[in-house]
Amino acid sequence: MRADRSPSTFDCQARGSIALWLGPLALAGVLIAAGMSEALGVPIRSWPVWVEWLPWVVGLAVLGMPHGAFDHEIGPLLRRLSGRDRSGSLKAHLAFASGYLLLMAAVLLVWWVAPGLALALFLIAAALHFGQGDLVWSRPLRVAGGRIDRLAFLLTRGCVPIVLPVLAFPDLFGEALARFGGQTTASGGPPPPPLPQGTAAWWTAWLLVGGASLTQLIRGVSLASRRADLRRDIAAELGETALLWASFALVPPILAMGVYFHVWHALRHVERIADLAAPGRRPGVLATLGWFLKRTWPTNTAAFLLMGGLGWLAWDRIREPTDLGFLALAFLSAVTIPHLIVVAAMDRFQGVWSVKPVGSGGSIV
Ligand SMILES: CC1=C(/C=C/C(C)=C/C=C/C(C)=C/C=O)C(C)(C)CCC1
Ligand SMILES: [Fe+2]
Repeated sequence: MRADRSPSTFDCQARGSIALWLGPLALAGVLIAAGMSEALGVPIRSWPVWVEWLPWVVGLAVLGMPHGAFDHEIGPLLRRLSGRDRSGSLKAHLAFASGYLLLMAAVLLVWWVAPGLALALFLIAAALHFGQGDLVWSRPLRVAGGRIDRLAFLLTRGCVPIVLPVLAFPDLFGEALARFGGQTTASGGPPPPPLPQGTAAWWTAWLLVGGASLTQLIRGVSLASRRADLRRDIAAELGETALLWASFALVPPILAMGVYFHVWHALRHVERIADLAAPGRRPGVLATLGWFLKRTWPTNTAAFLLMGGLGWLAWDRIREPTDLGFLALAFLSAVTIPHLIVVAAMDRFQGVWSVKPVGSGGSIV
């Protein structure tokens, strides 16, 4: 795919990079494996639970956690790119770290006292964050999209991986809630799903995910009919959205999310940072990842130590190995809030939301 070399600061030039294709390829692979398994008479819902957690076990230390472990360097990087002092003072670093840790502590406190509220907040934050992670890569939106196009794109790319599994696999999220809350399901029967079928909240969720997707589809097709030069990119983006729909409606969410979060979301973020820190550099996915891991290993290690501390605090709530997985998710939710804010600062710097005036190839909505 062609890179756009416009002087815009919204300038992720690596649209053609293989890193952007690995996520869709991995999800397509899981979808094909799931289809074959069903065809052979082995329902995917009967797959052993370790298969579902495997991408988390393999990916968390080398992709999932490190992608956020660069957050403290984003400020200095953006300052350097805008020609200001690069390093930032020790005071600024300490203020950043305290703010980050305080936000994390606040989220964990909410998990402790009100798991239902914490799960809702986590899912909303994750949806916004997944959406923003994809939005920056959209060349059609950069050159010709209005604010509504961007919003529809962000909501679609965010809500499909989050809202769709809550609707398609309600029992799992009831169970997740029970695990986060540390209750046993045996004592009070099966836990209720967070969004019971047919309620107003359930319909609103469908409306959100369906409405956003339809808007992306209709506006994408209409833009493609006007702009032949964007047709290929728009088709690729709609294809990606369709793949997300299929994956998150059909594949068990822990597995689908494990593959998506690491190979799609985190890898794109690593690529975005590599692009910003060293534009024009194309050393390949593994070399980029190696560079990134070398830069982030101290904060990555610190994050795992903190997570270990959380496990120690919550030890009496851990009953089986998968509870550790849910604990890791609670920890992830705590880092998601400050991480979302850091990425919003990157979005602002790169002009992700700034719409080109009509006449320069853009449209204002
Ligand atoms: C709660 C929950 C899930 C959601 C996980 C999410 C939403 C992770 C998001 C991580 C982010 C946004 C990290 C920061 O970049 C699963 C695994 C689907 C199923 C079990 C319960
Ligand atoms: Fe992220």
